[in-house]
Amino acid sequence: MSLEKFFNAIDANQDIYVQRLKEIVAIKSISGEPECRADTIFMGEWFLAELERLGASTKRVEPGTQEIGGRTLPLPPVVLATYGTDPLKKTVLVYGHYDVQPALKEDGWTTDPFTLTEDKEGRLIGRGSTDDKGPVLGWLCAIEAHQQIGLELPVNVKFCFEGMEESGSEGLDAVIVQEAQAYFKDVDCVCISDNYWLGKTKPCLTYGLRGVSYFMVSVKGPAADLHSGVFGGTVHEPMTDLVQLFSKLVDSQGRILIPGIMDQVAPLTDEERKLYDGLEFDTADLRAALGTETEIHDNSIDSLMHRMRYPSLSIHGIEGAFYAPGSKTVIPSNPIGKFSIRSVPNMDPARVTELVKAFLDAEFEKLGTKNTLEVSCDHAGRPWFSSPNHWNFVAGARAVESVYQLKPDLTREGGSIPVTLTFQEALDKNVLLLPMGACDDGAHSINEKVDRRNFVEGIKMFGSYFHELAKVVME
Ligand SMILES: NCC(=O)N[C@@H](Cc1c[nH]cn1)C(=O)O
Ligand SMILES: [Zn+2]
Ligand SMILES: [Zn+2]
Repeated sequence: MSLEKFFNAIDANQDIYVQRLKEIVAIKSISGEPECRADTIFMGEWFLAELERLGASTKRVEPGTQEIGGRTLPLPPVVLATYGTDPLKKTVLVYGHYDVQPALKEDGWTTDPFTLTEDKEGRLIGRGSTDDKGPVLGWLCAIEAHQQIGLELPVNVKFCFEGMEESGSEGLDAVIVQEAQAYFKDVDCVCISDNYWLGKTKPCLTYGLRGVSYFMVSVKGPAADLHSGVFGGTVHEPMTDLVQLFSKLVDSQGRILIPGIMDQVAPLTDEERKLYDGLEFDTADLRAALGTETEIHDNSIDSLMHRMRYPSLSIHGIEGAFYAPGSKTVIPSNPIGKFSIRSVPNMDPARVTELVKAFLDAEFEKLGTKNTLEVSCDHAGRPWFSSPNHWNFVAGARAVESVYQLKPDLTREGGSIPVTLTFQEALDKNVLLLPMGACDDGAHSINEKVDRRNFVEGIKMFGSYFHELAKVVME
């Protein structure tokens, strides 16, 4: 059966979809900012209403509360929805997240981050455009287009959308485990669109993710921030201690310096090494995404391996430190440094935390400071790995081919979607990552965008995936 009519409907409606994306990008659903919690909850309610408008039966799950910045806040709702319950059809679970990373115009955005703006190259620029509001909305547009042309959806779809993914998916694991034999009982396979192609033109299917362990390093000194003219030279400065510690974590070639971390990494086999030769990626793709020529490795295979199969350590920021323009002469009393380690098979988060704490405690001891140190792991998610030979991947590959006339690359992703492993383990079903966006989309960065082409063709790909799933033999 040709999907031509379906594809045409999407082409014809694309401006409406873009307008809808504009509407939801404007909702500041930043899960990490307490003052945006009401907006984040509203974003969940928007999706509940949209799913109901499409005829899905919905369930709003309250995953509990969160302690943040000395406040207790309600967690945003987990949006569950069922579209179709035909026992003769397969059931696919689609997961996505409606929360976004923080964004400020002053960070260097060329346009307001919460006003979706299309430039002359067809880039739809705005926070969440590619991560993950565009893809989440895309699934719903694919269903709406079926309804408009009177084409029956050949599978049942269950949705699970969360509003805390960018903050460690707090509360979600418990919901999945609790609903595994209830709401999720009939699920045959899972699909997530929340990552990116390797390059700008060739789609991919993804079968691995790195895990992430996020650390807070608090150094406490004087009771309050001090004047550096009055107290400089007389007091142990917490910021100085913190900077010393941070200098010991990783070197400028990206090598993690914490003893024991690299020992856990699964060895590279010849078979795995060969897989990288088949991937369409070159340093130009990396440079395009970086916007500069500041890559560490001098060949694309090493760059790929360091994204996909080796751990990395990134320093993110310092809370409680002076960062504004100008030259304030303060001694911060309690800076909290933040860094994360992306983990890979066979790293274990508990062991990573143990090694990090022991190392930082020992290094702090060496500083001879009277300040105090507290290291905590804010959240940790394990790496995920799946079988790309599963029928779910076969359907994904056929969907890509039907839209792009290209065989997708099979990739592992450097980012983390901790819930992927929870779905795989709690439901015992295959999970496919089917990205909509390209390598240069700039998720988490300034000027995040999704190309109009990727958005529109991505909606077609999602619809086509439903049809390929219906056809593929479950083995
Ligand atoms: N698109 C997936 C994504 O961006 N995931 C985040 C998850 C995360 C974990 N801690 C904070 N965010 C990622 O950074 O990989
Ligand atoms: Zn995401
Ligand atoms: Zn993200």
